[in-house]
Amino acid sequence: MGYLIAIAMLIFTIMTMTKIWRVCVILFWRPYALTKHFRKQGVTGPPTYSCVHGSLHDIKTMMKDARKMIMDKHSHDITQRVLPHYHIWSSLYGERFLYWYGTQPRICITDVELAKEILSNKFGFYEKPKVRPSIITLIGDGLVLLSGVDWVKRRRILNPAFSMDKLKVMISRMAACTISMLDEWNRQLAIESIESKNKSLTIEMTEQFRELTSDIIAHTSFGSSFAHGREAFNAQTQLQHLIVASSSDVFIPGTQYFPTKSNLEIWKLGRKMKKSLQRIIESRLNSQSDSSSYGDDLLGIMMDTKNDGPNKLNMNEIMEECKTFFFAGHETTSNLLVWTIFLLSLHKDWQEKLRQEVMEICGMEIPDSDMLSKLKMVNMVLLETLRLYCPVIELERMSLKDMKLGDLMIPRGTCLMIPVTMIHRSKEYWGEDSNEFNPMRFINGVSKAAKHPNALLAFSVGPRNCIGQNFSMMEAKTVMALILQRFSWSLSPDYQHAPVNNLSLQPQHGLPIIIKLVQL
Ligand code: HEM
Repeated sequence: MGYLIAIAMLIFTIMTMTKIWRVCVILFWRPYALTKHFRKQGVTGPPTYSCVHGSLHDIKTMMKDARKMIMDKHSHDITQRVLPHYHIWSSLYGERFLYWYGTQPRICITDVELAKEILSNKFGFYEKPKVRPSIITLIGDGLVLLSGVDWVKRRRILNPAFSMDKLKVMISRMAACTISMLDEWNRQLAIESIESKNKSLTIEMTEQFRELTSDIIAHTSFGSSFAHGREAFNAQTQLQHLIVASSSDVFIPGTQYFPTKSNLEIWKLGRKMKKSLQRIIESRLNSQSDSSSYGDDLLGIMMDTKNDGPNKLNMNEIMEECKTFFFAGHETTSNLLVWTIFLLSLHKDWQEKLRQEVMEICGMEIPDSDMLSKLKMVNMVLLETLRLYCPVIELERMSLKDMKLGDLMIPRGTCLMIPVTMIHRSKEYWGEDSNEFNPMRFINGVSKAAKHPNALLAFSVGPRNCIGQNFSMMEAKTVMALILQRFSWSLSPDYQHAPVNNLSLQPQHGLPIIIKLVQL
């Protein structure tokens, strides 16, 4: 008996010592060894590594200071505000530098060819890093977060849902949602003109577009069940606010199970989201007659795959994808619209050019897919907006094994950070006017706009590029065409230029815009 106890004690001691050793490696040895490894290759970085936090204290301080800054509204050089640590560290240590996000080593990569190599790796040697459990509750365990064969299988199932044929059908839904928003603008404008003889109206665009794009994704995802969809998405939006607030705090694995105030709130919202989505899917299952399909909205298309043998998505997988699509698809497009309106309020000549184009091609009709494809200048302005105010400010991958990247040896477990905001204004790729609004650079298409064909990384490149890019461009063109037909606008004097990254790039103090009816 005593013998057995001794063995158990020995095993316990060895296991504890191993754990302690691993913690010591992560906290002390790895930072020391990797810093040395990269220094030998000419890559340095901020020297203030603190145990557990890494460079997080510095990042937090820089972010806090940057958030207080109000920029000149004509300046599009926003890196110093949205990625202040990259801005400062790249000027001190060069464009490639090493920093520590807690215990995670991160290398900043601004070379587009290397970025392409990382993002296009066919063997999956650069994966998306694991995220905190709260992020999974928020985004859903769907296409954005899956990896390996699970991702391959899911992407294959979902690609057809985003084919042009399927998307074309959605334009009328997108237009109906937009017209309902514009009717409300018209109504308010009429009240304003009666009450104060004012022919203009100030509108806070950030809220308007957030509601519009969530309305559009609810309609295109859930068709007639959109109201329940909205319920789920409201819970998701609340969850997002909670998570953004704690995003630069250190996360200690295991703490997600503690019944803290914030965890209780996260669990509650997570349950709410799940229940609403479950109700929608069940009612769709019950309403299907034997022969028909589940419908031509995103939910219907995903549910139809259930009939296709190996392409089966179960209820839970469909639910997680619904969360993913809403999260990935609504705020990004909303912010694309916000920044397009902003840029066109500064560049009235372009606003007028686009209006003329829309009137020539669509008149006052609701645009269809043919008309949308002819809106060349609208497209160029949207691309220039995606360049200057890209909703996704950086991309991230982790090396799963020791890799050679250009002239760099990257040890396993290193995170590679691709600061899209910086690359999009690099003079090397975009020329001397890289910080200017110049949609003409896209006249010959995206691949010819810069010195490197992949310098525009708004939708990323490679196999994990944005599955919703055609959806969002179609949506943005539809919304912009309908607005341009009816309204002209200018920037309110109350606007404060303060782009901020809250999981996607948005104006920190909103976007107040003065609208007027277009005089035809
Ligand atoms: C202006 C609008 C949008 C922008 C700028 C944008 C940007 C991006 C980027 C940069 C990625 C790659 C992320 C990475 O590799 O780490 C991505 C992936 C993704 N996007 Fe979008 N997106 C937009 C709209 C949409 C829409 C409308 C949807 C869905 C309706 C959507 C769904 C997704 C999904 C599911 C992924 C993951 C794809 C995969 O990993 O296979 N996005 N998006």
